[in-house]
Amino acid sequence: MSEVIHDDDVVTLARRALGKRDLVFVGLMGAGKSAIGKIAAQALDIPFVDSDHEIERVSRMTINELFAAYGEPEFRALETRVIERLLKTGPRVISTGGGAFINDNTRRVIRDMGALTVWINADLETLWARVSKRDNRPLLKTANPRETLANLMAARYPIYAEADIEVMSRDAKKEVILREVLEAVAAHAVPASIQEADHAG
Ligand SMILES: Nc1ncnc2c1ncn2[C@@H]1O[C@H](COP(=O)(O)OP(=O)(O)OP(=O)(O)O)[C@@H](O)[C@H]1O
Ligand SMILES: O=C(O)C1=C[C@@H](O)[C@@H](O)[C@H](O)C1
Ligand SMILES: [Mg+2]
Repeated sequence: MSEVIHDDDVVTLARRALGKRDLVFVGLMGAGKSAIGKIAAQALDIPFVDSDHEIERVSRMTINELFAAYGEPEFRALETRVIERLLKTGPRVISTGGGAFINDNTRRVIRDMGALTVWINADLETLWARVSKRDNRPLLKTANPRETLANLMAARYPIYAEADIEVMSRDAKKEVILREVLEAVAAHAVPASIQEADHAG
């Protein structure tokens, strides 16, 4: 999209293109799904929710505690249910946990509900610089977490790449990444068939 478009115009175009769809951020830990999702929701003026936070709220446990008490498969099942409920009660901007879109059931739910998906991509240096500051990611509690992150990139990037939109996170202001997201959303208008069905209903 042209650089001469004014910020307000990008927001208007993105809102119009999104229609009543949810905007769902996917990507690896530390990519910036929560950070960018939150400011995208503010810009679009629709509610924001982070699925990790919602899971912690309903379970009254931290992600670390859930993994330790019930294991990853139970966490994934809960994650699917929580995301499905959020999608049924939207529209919203939803920032998902790093593994959500990788899970076949969750990915199917996100697709079937017609959400527009954004992969926040990032290289290993960027991710590592961000995630190494905190120890709230159970999958990185390994002997060599940097290598684990690299392995997750190799396994998951082909699946994140199925998202409708890809934006590269990097050492740039969040507002710069946001603008790229909004421009990409503006270019992904709701298919006419869905718009018509919406008006008919
Ligand atoms: N463009 C950016 N520039 C600088 N810092 C950023 C940028 N995007 C995100 N961050 C910072 O990087 C850290 C990780 O971002 P965030 O929590 O949004 O990642 P996430 O993708 O939601 O990760 P997780 O899957 O673990 O929830 C945060 O401290 C956030 O403020
Ligand atoms: O990448 C992952 O599989 C995860 C990412 C986090 O957002 C949390 O959902 C949890 O730590 C698992
Ligand atoms: Mg997050």
